[in-house]
Amino acid sequence: MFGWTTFDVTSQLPDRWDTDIAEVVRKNQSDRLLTPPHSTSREGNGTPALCTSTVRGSVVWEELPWIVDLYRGRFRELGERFARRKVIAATDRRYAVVLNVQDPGGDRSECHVDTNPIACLLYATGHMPEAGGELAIANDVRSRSVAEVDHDCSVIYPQKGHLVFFDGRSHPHYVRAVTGGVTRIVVAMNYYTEECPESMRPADLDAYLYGSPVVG
Ligand SMILES: O=C(O)CCC(=O)C(=O)O
Ligand SMILES: [Fe+2]
Repeated sequence: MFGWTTFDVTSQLPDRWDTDIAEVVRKNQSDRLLTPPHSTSREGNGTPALCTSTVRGSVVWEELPWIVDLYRGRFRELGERFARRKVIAATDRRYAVVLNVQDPGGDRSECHVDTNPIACLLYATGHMPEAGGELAIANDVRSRSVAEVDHDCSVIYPQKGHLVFFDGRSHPHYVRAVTGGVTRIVVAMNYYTEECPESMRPADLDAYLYGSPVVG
């Protein structure tokens, strides 16, 4: 069975944190086609390319310094409460903190496993159960496709201001397409531990996720 931990960190965030993030998305959103497979993909056979949208880590670092401060400080400490061990912020700005964006009517995200031991998500938008944008995570680690994940999964409904921690290395997961009218924005933060350090990140993962040409 999959499990996760949530903290409501609304009171820890600066005034206008959500509009600040939305403005950075508006100015810096970059779309590209993700073409499975990769060693981290759990897409079954014959999945077409998926349109994905992000704000790159280097932009987050420049434009949203308060998120970087929380990532290295208060959120990392909450991660230590979750993991009950030392939690280490990544040093590489390409993937330490990125914004994942899903517009209404767009694609679902890729079904995948993580390589970092601690995923930390700050939801910048909230989505009701009937509005899509849920994070579906397989309870069965043998799941190899969206259909298999959907067959037996835990579902996290994004709630604005909630910080979610989990270990996504074994349980395949994906974000469903957004069907309601609100663009889904999440601050995705990667942490490491002494047992699973940043140096273990697959060398080809960033080229796969962020590397090839922008579309649209
Ligand atoms: O946006 C989400 O809820 C999940 C994101 C995710 O799985 C990831 O960034 O690896
Ligand atoms: Fe993930």
